[in-house]
Amino acid sequence: MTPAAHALAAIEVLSEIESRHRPAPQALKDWGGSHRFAGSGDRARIASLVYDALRSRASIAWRMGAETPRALVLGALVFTRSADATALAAAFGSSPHAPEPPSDAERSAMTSGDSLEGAPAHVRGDYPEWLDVPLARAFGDERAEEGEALARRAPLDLRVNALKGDRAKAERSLAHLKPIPTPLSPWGLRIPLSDDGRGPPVQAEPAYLKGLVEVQDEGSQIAALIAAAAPGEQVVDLCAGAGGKTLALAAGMRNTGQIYAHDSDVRRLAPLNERATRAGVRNFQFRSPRGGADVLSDLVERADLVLVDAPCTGAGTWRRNPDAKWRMRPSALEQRMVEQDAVLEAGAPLVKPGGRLVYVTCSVLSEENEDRIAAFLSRHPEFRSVPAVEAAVSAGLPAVAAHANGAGDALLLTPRRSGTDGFFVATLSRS
Ligand SMILES: C[S@@+](CC[C@H](N)C(=O)[O-])C[C@H]1O[C@@H](n2cnc3c(N)ncnc32)[C@H](O)[C@@H]1O
Repeated sequence: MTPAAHALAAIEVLSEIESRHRPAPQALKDWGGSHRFAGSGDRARIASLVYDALRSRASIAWRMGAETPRALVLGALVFTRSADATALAAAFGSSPHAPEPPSDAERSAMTSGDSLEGAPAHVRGDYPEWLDVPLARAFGDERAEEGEALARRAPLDLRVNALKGDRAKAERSLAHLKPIPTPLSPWGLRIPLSDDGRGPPVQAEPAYLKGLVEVQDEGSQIAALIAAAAPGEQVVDLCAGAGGKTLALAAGMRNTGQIYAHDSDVRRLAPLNERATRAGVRNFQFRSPRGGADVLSDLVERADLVLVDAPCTGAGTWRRNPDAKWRMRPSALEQRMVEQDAVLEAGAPLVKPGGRLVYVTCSVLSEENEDRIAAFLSRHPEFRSVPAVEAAVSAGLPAVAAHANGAGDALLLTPRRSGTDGFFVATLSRS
């Protein structure tokens, strides 16, 4: 397929997303299913263009003066990929498998400079207008810049698994992918993306297949490192999901002690077994839900560490899921807040005196972060906040201390501040 044919396909996929309210991954999958001639490289290029358009939807619409799928794709090519408008016009007119050539109005929008002057913060920051108030709470006058950084492409980060080797060994194994050590996580490697934003298929690499590396954003690695699970400890991973952080915790524990991997949704836990086998993790056991039974009752006041990687809106991961940012509704935020209070309540009794509870979200919204911790502490005087600097230094990550939130009682990572996905990490210790 030609680049123009990729653009036409991206327009079709975006139309499907808009008109039938299909989630982007589903719409892309459907398109691939009904266009079998497109190979995996073509499908990846189309997906990358669709995601570029979605990331910058509001600012592209402002510049193009239209929010149609076609305007979004033209704008993504010109404004985020620096395509030349004249060359595009020539390529687009040349084949039946290409979009119509740009109209005069489109050409003038594409070449009239990149001015977002006068645009409101939610347009400059590419987020839904209703989130302007929550984001102003989190970032004040810097919300547009934070939004802009959340609208860029995410890097491809790997975590080197200490149970299988060190960073130098992984760098040697992946040398052909030109990995670069990540600045904050001592276990992170960043793999450069192609010009159109695609990463190499790392899952086919021997280093991945042998469990030496896992795909994990540097922010997620830091959240696990701050939890600082030590060898021999009893650790409850209360919202373990597919186990991204479980595996990182196990690496820090050198396969000693015990991790109890729990999640209210048993289907989410399913991939963990295979991932743990590949990573050589042996010190974990599942605590899968069994009807209404309390599967954690034997762990009350026994855990050195309870990690609460809470369900959240994912507002820190918009770089990877730009579709989710436009779909997010106020009711979803309210629902997540209720769930966050519930998981904190479920985790608290498991912490032994002197133990710690680490609360993590991949959101940047204070409603899901500082507010939940403040509400929890008001209900639980037996817990106190550990200052972020103290938590970072004692986890051996002094550079991370620079990313404390305003009050200094938690870490707030963002693409703009730390070059990672957005993460909030609060450490609470029990008296
Ligand atoms: C952010 S995800 C976890 C990601 C995972 N820890 C990782 O690092 O890959 C949040 C998880 O919380 C789970 N969850 C939601 N409510 C819960 C509850 N009341 N108890 C336990 N898990 C819950 C969800 O099923 C989801 O898998």
